[in-house]
Order: sequence, then C-alpha cells, then structure tokens
Amino acid sequence: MDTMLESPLKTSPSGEAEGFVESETDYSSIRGKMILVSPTADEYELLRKQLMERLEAGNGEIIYDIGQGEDGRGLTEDEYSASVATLQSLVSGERVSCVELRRWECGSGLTGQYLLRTELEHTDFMEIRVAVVGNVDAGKSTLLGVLTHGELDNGRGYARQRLFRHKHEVESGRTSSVGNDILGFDSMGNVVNKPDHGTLDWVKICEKSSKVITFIDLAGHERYLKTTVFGMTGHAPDFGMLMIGANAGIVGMTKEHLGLALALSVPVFVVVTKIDMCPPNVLQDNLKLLVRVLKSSGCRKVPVMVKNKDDVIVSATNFVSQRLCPIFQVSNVTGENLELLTMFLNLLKTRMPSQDDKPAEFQIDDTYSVPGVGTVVSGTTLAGVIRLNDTLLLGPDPLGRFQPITVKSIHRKRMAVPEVRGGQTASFALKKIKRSQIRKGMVMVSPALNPQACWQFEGEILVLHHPTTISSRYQAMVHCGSIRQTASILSMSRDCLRTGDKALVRFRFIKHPEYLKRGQRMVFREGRTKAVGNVLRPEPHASKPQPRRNHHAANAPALQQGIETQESDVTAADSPFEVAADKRARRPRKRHDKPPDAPHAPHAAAAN
Ligand SMILES: Nc1nc2c(ncn2[C@@H]2O[C@H](COP(=O)(O)OP(=O)(O)OP(=O)(O)O)[C@@H](O)[C@H]2O)c(=O)[nH]1
Repeated sequence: MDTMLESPLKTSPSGEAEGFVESETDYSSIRGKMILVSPTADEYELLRKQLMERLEAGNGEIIYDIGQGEDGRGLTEDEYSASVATLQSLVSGERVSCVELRRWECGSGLTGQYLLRTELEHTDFMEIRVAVVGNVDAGKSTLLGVLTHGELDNGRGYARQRLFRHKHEVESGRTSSVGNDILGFDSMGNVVNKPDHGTLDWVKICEKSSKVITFIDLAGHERYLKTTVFGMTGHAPDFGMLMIGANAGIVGMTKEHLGLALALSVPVFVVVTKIDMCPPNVLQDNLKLLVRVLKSSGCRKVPVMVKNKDDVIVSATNFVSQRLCPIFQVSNVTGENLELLTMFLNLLKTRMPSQDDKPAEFQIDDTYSVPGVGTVVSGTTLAGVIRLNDTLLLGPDPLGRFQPITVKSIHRKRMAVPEVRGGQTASFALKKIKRSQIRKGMVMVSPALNPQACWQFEGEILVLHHPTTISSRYQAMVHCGSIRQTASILSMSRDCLRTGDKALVRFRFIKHPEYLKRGQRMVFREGRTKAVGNVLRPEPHASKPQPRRNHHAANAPALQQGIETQESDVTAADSPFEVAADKRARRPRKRHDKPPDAPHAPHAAAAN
C-alpha cells in the first residue's frame, strides 16, 4: 500500500468480521486462529452453521481468514494445511467454491484469505452495476473492450472497435439507451467472457457466471448531461469507475463526474489509463493532483494506490466504506495492472441487499414496444422478489393512480428467468397496456405497499452551485431514482439560497405526480445550478391539484421546453453545469431529440 497515503484499512480478524452477522447462536466456543486445525465434532457443526449464516448474510460470498489471531503470529505450515483442509471440508457438498486469494507470512507463521462463493443455478447470478464515467479520450471504450473481450488494444482504437460494433448493434435496437457491457466471473473467480463473445452471447456469459459486472457505459453521452445524470441515478449503480488518461490528468468532465458520484453517495474507484505512453514525471504530477482533489474538503476521500494483490483484497473488502477510493494505474496496450483491476472487480459486492422479505418494488428506467410480445419495461428491482405472473401496481399515471398489471415474462440480461430479486435489473413483458401509457420514473410495486403518488414533497438540499440566489418559484429538474421531472420551489426554510447553503425546501412537480420515498437521494439542477439532497417527506396527493395562479406555473410548458433544449445543447468538452445556461441563451428553443444512440424497438430477448 502506498505509504504517502494514510489508510484506515484493516483486514478482518479470524474468520469473523467480513460477512459477520448478529446471530442467535453462541459462537464464542469457536473463536481463535486454532479452531480450524482440529475441531471436535460439535465445534465442526458450529463452524459449518456459522459459515452458512455468514454466506447468507454476504449474499452468497465471503472472504474467510485463516490463521489470524490476536498474537499476530499466524500458524505453522502443518496447522495452516489442516485449517485449509477443514475449511474445504466445511463447504464440500454445499455447492460453494473455495479459492485461495492470498497467503502471507505473519510473525513466525502463516496466514491466508480464501474467497468462498456460492455456485448458483445457471439462470441465477450475482449482479454488480458499475457506472463508467470520465472525460472524452480517457480510454473508457477501450478499457471496456479489453476487459470484456480479453484482447489488448494497439493504442490506435483497436479494442474499442469491437465495442463500437457492439454499440452499432445496440443502436439497431438491442439494449437500453445507456450502453451496457457485461463481464462474468465463475464461482472460482475466472473470467467467463471469451474474445468472440458479442452482444448475443450475453445469455452464455450469464449461464456460466456466478457474478456478472454490468458496466453502465456513460461514455459518448457527455453532451447529454440529462442522460449522464440519469445513468447515475436511474440505473442504481453500486459503484462508479472514474477513468482518467495518464497524460491528460483531471480535465473536462472529470471533476463533474466525480462530484456527481459524491452527491449520489456512489463509492468511486479511479482507473488511470495509458500509463504506457505517459512520461513518468507527468504521471506523478497528475497522480499528485488527483490525490489532492480526492483528499480535498469537497471529497474527503482516502485515496489508495493499488499496486499488488494485497492492496486489491484489502481495498475491495473495505470498499463499502464510501471514504475509500482505490486508484489503479493501467495500460490497455501492454496490459499492465489489468489483472489487478479484474481481480478487484471479481471481489466487489453489491451495495443493495436483496431484502427478499420486503414487498416488491421495481423502478422503470426504459420502455419498449416489441413486435409479437407487446410492451416491455426495463429497470431495477429495489426490494422484494418478483415472480412470473405476479400482479403488481403500476403507476402513477397522470392522475396519480396505480393500476394492477401482471408480469408475463421476466428477462435478466436477455435470459428468461422465473423470478428477480432486490438489487437485480430486469425487463418484464406486460399485457394489456400500451407503451405510451408508461413513462420512465414510474414504478411497479406490491399492492401491500398501498402506493401513493405525490405532486409535492419536502426535501433537504445543499446548493453546490448557483450563480446568484435561488428563491421560491425557482424551477429546475429533479433527478431521483429514475424520476426526471421539472419541479418548482414552493417554499423554503430561508428567504434565498446561495452556493453552499442548506435548506428545507418544498417542491412541486410541474407535469405529473410521482412515487417518492422518504430518504431517497435527489439531484436538483438547471444550467449552472446544481443542488443535492434527500427526500424528507413525500406529500401523498391522489388527484391533480387545481392550476396554480403564479406566472411560473402558467409558463411551465414553455420553461420545460427551454430546459429540455438546453440539456441537449451541452457540448462534450465543456463542463456540463457551467455551459448550459449560456448555450440556452444563444440557441433557438426546440424540442429535445433523443440522443443518437437511443433505443429502437428492441427484440424481446434483448430488452435488458
Ligand atoms: N497507448 C495507449 N493508448 C490507449 C490506452 N487506452 C486507450 N488508448 C487509445 O486512446 C484512444 C481513445 O480511447 P477511447 O477508448 O476511445 O476513449 P474514450 O474515453 O472511450 O473516449 P469517448 O468514447 O470518446 O468518450 C484510442 O485511440 C485508444 O486506442 C492505453 O492504455 N494506452
């Protein structure tokens, strides 16, 4: 671990900390580093029980420590081998793989860490979503091409071509508006993708994988801030991968994207590419600046340079802490350090627990009309389990109503499955409903939730930037989950808000009511203005309120149109939040067209 960086990292004590859960069983008799060496029959049973509880709590995956004790001395070779044998026997017959991650000398003895991962049915896999952000030319497409196709780049765009071919297929209608690529790992942690895997082989990848990383590729969308923010809010990424070109350093969109991830509390890791072509002094200068930005009071991150396998394991196991920011330095051309990044991806764990016992909740981020199938919606399951033929409430419609709807088929990554659970993305075919009746931001929830739509809500916001002051009646776009709608400020806990101010604010949506939940993160932005915060109190309101008499509300459609125009006008090289207002002033107002890679009607099997 790089010594210039302070680090609060710690490894877990013997077999306990990672994936450890409060349990009704008393496990105090099986503590200590010697317990695996030759346990009695009773101890063995307790160890097995504890292991299964931990696996369940860890969503089917934990890292198990061997030989770590308070004396800091590890085990002798014989004791270590006996412990490993016990661990392997504990999981044998359980469809759980046991792979050594690392083994090291500790004091005069040995210690090690093992990855235990449940082998899942071929239609099931763990799912981790990683939003890929960074400035143009940082090497995003290239890195994804190299990772998902397993072939190095030539420095002149070879690897990204594979992805562009893939993207062309995407454009011809096979996936959602935000580009996706997947990287599968089997239960032993081996990469499943093969160089010849194209988009149509997603099913093959998923069938062989225990864990699938979905890269939410926001590359190429820099011009469309709306889409970038939507990718970060509506697609519920577990993590953000911020890409930086080694010789370009922190330029253009880099800080904006980092700020967005921070605002949404998405943990970020950084990948510095092109180290093969960067003079060492430039690389060092850019890394120093990066570390300074990450440590600054605005970010308050703990940067960690990942240089070897040990750093990977320690940072992956501590990454759930939002303060940690691992930094990888890679080359897509020579392949340097790519194995560390791949190993890190293999060890990432979802931040969204499946919450099987909770009522089902699904947020819609896209809709399709598929010939022969009908209306298909794609999105993220936030909680509960949704099974084939379940009836959920879809809404809210423009009048704030929810209607019962039956799930006719479920696809995960284009693979037909019988059910989907919290934390997983999916697409559903729905019957007897037109695509035009559904919009992004709607939800499908269990009737047990008795969902209520709201026109108004109270939020707590922090103004990150505003050129002058924000006062009541100000209007801007609210992004919250997959909701994306202009809202105006009804009242505030202060007279006006300036950059850096915090306030309680009551908002009112201008077009239609939405389904909001207490505690949801939200971004409020328009042009140069950006604010972040939480939904504190949705105000349920079943029907559309009477038109308001203030002139802002009366002008709402025009304002809405203006805001949409401005968003499509932001140029790639510019900071999105800085240029939008100026552009709006210069350009004529027109209706926003979909980005060039918006989906066409996809095939049913490809909607997710
Ligand atoms: N030498 C070298 N060249 C690289 C590396 N990574 C990417 N490149 C080259 O850098 C150029 C830009 O890479 P892209 O992958 O298109 O960059 P991007 O960030 O996806 O750019 P946009 O798609 O425009 O947002 C291509 O010519 C790549 O071949 C690397 O590690 N080393």
